[in-house]
Formats: sequence, structure tokens, C-alpha cells
Amino acid sequence: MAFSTVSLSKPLLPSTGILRPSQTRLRPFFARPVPGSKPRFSNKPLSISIGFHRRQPVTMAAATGSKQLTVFDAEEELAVSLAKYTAKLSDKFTSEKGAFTVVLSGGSLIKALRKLTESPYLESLEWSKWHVFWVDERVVKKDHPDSNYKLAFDGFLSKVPIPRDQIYAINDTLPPEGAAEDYESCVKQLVWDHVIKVTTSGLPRFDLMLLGMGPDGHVASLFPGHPLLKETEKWVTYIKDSPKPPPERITFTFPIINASAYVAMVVTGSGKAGAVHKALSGGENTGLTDRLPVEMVELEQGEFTWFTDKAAVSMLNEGTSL
Ligand SMILES: O=C(O)[C@H](O)[C@@H](O)[C@H](O)[C@H](O)COP(=O)(O)O
Repeated sequence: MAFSTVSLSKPLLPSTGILRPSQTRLRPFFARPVPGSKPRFSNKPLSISIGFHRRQPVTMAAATGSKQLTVFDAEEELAVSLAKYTAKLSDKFTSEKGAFTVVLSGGSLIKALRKLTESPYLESLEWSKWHVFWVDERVVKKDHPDSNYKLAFDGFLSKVPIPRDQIYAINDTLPPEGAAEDYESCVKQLVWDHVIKVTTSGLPRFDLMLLGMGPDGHVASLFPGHPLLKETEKWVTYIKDSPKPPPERITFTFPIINASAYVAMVVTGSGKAGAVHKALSGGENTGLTDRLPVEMVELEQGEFTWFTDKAAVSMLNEGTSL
């Protein structure tokens, strides 16, 4: 095991996580927390040690929510851990409130969820209480090869017993504007029905968002430099000029993403290393337009966990052997 260090540019709390480096050249910043002790705030930017170890996530507790980074040797191990993490949240929310609201993205995430379709999760999870949404969707028919619904259905949803009327696909007969409005109405209805919780500021608070990130740092269909990054009124909006094809999509906005209780950011491969580096090292604070969309995922009160592999974090600290 080895560690590398990055600096975060915002005030942080001492870690509530676990770091037990035995063979590292770099001194870990955080000590093991004292059980029952309360975290103290610091106003200074702190140095964060990131441990490359399969089962020991590093927790970075920020003033607005907590962040964790987990780095896996291989995608297979990531998939195992992601299933365990999701199952734990499923158990928590189904027992606490009788429903589990899960938001999916497209892309490689769906394959990473494959372990949930196997034992023990297939038999043990309360699938009947799952409600499934999309953080973004391409405005195509549901049976189109570009459809995120089709991707998720074929690779995941068709293999688990979630009631079909609790899988909320877009209305694929509508143009982007109408599809976004329709999807926002659907979310509002489920807020009124108490299926989706609500924050104190009246935003929907989904239990878990499972997100991916593009090599350019986009999340959902929120792309670098696009005006949609500044959307603060709508819960769901549309884009007709997506730089990633197909061009017409609907997407949740940042206020909705950031109201989530839990976000898992699943990012693998060397093609994402630059964006991961920018996101986790903070970069220069040059203003909103220079921030990558992934850097705008800042949960109000939630827990944000990165699931990555070695290739994706390879630029975090050059020269550190993993
Ligand atoms: O509809 C989409 O295009 C996706 O929702 C998109 O936001 C995706 O999650 C990222 O591009 C990461 O995709 P990969 O993991 O496949 O790189």
C-alpha cells in the first residue's frame, strides 16, 4: 500500500475515516478518530492523504458534506464494493422509510452494477421498494441503442424484480423541452406522494445517485462551459447541443444533484485521469466557468464517494508508486 497527497482548497473537518498505513513513505495526515469524539472545524486548506487500498476508503469530511475516495486494483473489485455499498443503502432506506430512490446515469456505470443481479443481492434486497430514475437521458425511443433506459434495462433492471411502474423512464414521444417538463412533473408527483424525500429548501432529496464522469469532467448531461451549469430554477432541463452524441438530452440540474443524500461517482480508466486530478486536487480557483462540472458536485448535506481504479487516479501524485 502507498499513499499520495493532494490539497483541497476548502476548509475541511478532520477525517472520520480510516487510514492505517504500515509501509508508506508519506506520513498520513489523519489519525484514526477517537470513538464518540466530535469533529472540529478548520479554516485552513488541509493536506489530504489518499490511501490506495481496496477496503479502506479515506474519508474527507468537508464543511458541506463528506467525501470519500476509494481506489481499486481492478474493475472487478470495484464492482463487488459498489454492490455492497448500494445494498447497504438499500437496506438502510427501505427499513427507515419504506422506499429507496435510486438515480442512474448511462455509460460504464451500468456494467459496474452487475454484481447486484447476482447472489446474495438478487434474493436479499427489497427490490419491491426500489424506485429508479435517470440523472440524464438521451431523447430517443426507449428501444434505441443510444437510450440510457435500454442500457440500464438490458444490463441491470431486467434482471432484478423491481416493479415496472417504479422505473421512471422519460416520455419518449415528446421533444426535449416537453420530455424535461414531463420528467420534472413526475419527480414532483413522487415528492407529493412522499416517495421522494424533500430538503428543507424544498428540493427533492434522492437517496442515492450513481453517477459516471466523462473524460472532459462532465456529469449527467452537464458539460464544461455550457450555460446549463448555471441553471438554478429547474429541477430537470434539456440540452439540444450536447458535445457528446446524441445531441438531444434531458438532465437533472446541479441543485437536484447536490440535494442528494448519497452520491457514488464511478470513474475508471486512464482517459479520466486528468479530470480526476483536477477534481480532487481542486485546481486553481479561477471562477465558475473554469470549474469542471464534476467539481460542481458539492452535496449540501450528503455523502459523496468516488469509486475509482488506479488508472483513473494515476495523475494524482506523479512519482508515487502504487
Ligand atoms: O448519457 C450519458 O452520456 C451519461 O449519462 C453520461 O453522463 C455518462 O455517465 C458519462 O459520460 C460517463 O460515461 P462512461 O462511464 O461510459 O465514460
